[in-house]
Amino acid sequence: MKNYLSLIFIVYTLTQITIDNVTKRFGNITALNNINLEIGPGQIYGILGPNGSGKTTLLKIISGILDQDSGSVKINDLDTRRDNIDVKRLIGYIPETPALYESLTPMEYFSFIASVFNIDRDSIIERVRAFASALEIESYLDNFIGSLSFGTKQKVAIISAFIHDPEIIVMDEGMNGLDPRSSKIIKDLLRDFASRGKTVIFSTHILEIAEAVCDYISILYKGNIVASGTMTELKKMAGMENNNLEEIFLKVTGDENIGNLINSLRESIDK
Ligand SMILES: Nc1ncnc2c1ncn2[C@@H]1O[C@H](COP(=O)(O)OP(=O)(O)OP(=O)(O)O)[C@@H](O)[C@H]1O
Repeated sequence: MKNYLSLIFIVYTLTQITIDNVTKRFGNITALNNINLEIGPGQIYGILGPNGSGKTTLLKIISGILDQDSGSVKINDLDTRRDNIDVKRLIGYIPETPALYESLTPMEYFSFIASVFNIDRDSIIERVRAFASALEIESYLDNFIGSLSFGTKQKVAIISAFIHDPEIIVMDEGMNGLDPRSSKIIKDLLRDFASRGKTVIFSTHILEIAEAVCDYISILYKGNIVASGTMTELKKMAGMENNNLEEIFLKVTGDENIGNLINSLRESIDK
């Protein structure tokens, strides 16, 4: 598989992402509150947080899919609001729930994505075949997307994000629904991508994946960043040098006493 992956990424430039005082509100809900982050080239950056903490909102703003109310997101000298089209060329976005055209085949869908980016269909064939082979979906390339399993659709969404050879992959819960082998392949793929100076930003609820894959992690809680750094820095910050990410996560998001919560739930069910 390494050989396939080596074929995939050839040219790279270095990208620095600067998120400066970003705030986003939906009505009276503050989804993001003055977020500041620096994400450097070659990093795999994990955004963690409980449900509703603002992960998707942040990833969409970084990708230029959603506008912030205030603050800015810069990718090198590009501003995600001002230079939206150029930003979209740099980014491959994998949404939490893939929205794919069910009546197209994966191959037709990849050709469609290529045409959106003005790329000749023939030039993507080799890349698509390499990814499809690595993710073991070659035999589904000419089936209707509507007939595919959730995991296979997820793999189609992942491949489509790489079609235009982006500099940054933004993946929102992209490992959901993948079997252990596919998830290992995606982890290797992301590591390989980052080792070429490109950047990966992803959110996940699977803390083992974050701990195994991420160089840096930020934990969001109710729209605020409550902890940020490498695994070693997070452990130090939380005063939990011998603990794993799950324990640190529960501490900084205030859910440390989950055992008590479960006991009181159990008691109320038993009544
Ligand atoms: N389009 C929207 N309209 C109104 N409220 C929204 C909208 N999108 C997000 N929100 C709210 O903003 C907050 C952050 O949502 P977001 O989807 O970013 O969280 P998340 O961390 O990705 O959650 P999850 O882990 O459940 O996917 C939530 O309170 C959510 O209800």
